[in-house]
Amino acid sequence: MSNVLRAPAGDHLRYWKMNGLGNDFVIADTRSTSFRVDGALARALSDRDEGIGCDQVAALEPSDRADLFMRIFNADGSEVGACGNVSRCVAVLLADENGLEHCMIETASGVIAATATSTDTASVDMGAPKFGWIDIPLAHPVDDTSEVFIGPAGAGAAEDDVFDLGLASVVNVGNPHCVFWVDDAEAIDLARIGPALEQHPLFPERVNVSMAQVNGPDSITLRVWERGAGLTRACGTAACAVTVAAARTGRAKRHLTVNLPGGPLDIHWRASDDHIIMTGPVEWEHRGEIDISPMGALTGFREVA
Ligand SMILES: N[C@H](CCC[C@H](N)C(=O)O)C(=O)O
Repeated sequence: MSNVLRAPAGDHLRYWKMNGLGNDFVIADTRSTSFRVDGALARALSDRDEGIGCDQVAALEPSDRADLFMRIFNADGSEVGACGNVSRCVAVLLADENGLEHCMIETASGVIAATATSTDTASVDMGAPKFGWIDIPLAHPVDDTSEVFIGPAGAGAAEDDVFDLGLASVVNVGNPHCVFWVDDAEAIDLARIGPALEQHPLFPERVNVSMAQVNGPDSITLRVWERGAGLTRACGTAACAVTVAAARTGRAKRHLTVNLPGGPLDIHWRASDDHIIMTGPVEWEHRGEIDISPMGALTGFREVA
């Protein structure tokens, strides 16, 4: 996608830097311009040395189906369909902007409803999970996606550890997730085996990888290697995926607290409509401006008061 003819009129965009439990975001506002963020710009913005630095970039665009369209990019520039933590940030941002606590956010995976319950907390209805192998997606048919053997990845030494992890549960909650059930989530060297699992040939669109330690019927400790972003302090969609997978396999109840390195999320897989409701905090970090070249490249950025 070329931005050559669509550079913003003022050659800069406003942005907000926010996070959900330390999973941090640059939220770029392109609603009033014809400019569109692309993967290359998202990568540049995400770079913690040369750019603003973040796990994901969310570009706000106009929508004719919802209050806005939120285009989500991972730090590696890959565009994805869901991001729970940034959805809470955008809900609070919209409430601050228009005074309305409820909003609808369109994403590539569909329209989600969100409620800003205060200036720094929000609840998001992430919709219903999908379990079919085609919906995950997986590279070949699998009958029971709640217990999947993740075979050799051909990725060398790191894959040997995978076999000790046993069977995984896979689910799509707007993006693909693979959940391993472990006794001690912090004991797994996820930085070492995460890349091999993320790129495993069973997942044609790659996958987000979770190590889940069930503490009891309503508490899980979680560590996540995110597709396109690596280790993060929190992952809202992984918390949703783990809750669904634990309830589906009888390991925990449908409403529980998921404890991530950045803090806890309240996740409820509602029995009445199968929707997943995620509730948690939002942190404002700063506001700023991004300078864009006529070719759509990042040429500068600054915080503004
Ligand atoms: N941190 C995000 C997940 C981003 C998902 C992305 N890593 C993907 O490729 O699906 C969250 O809070 O849900």
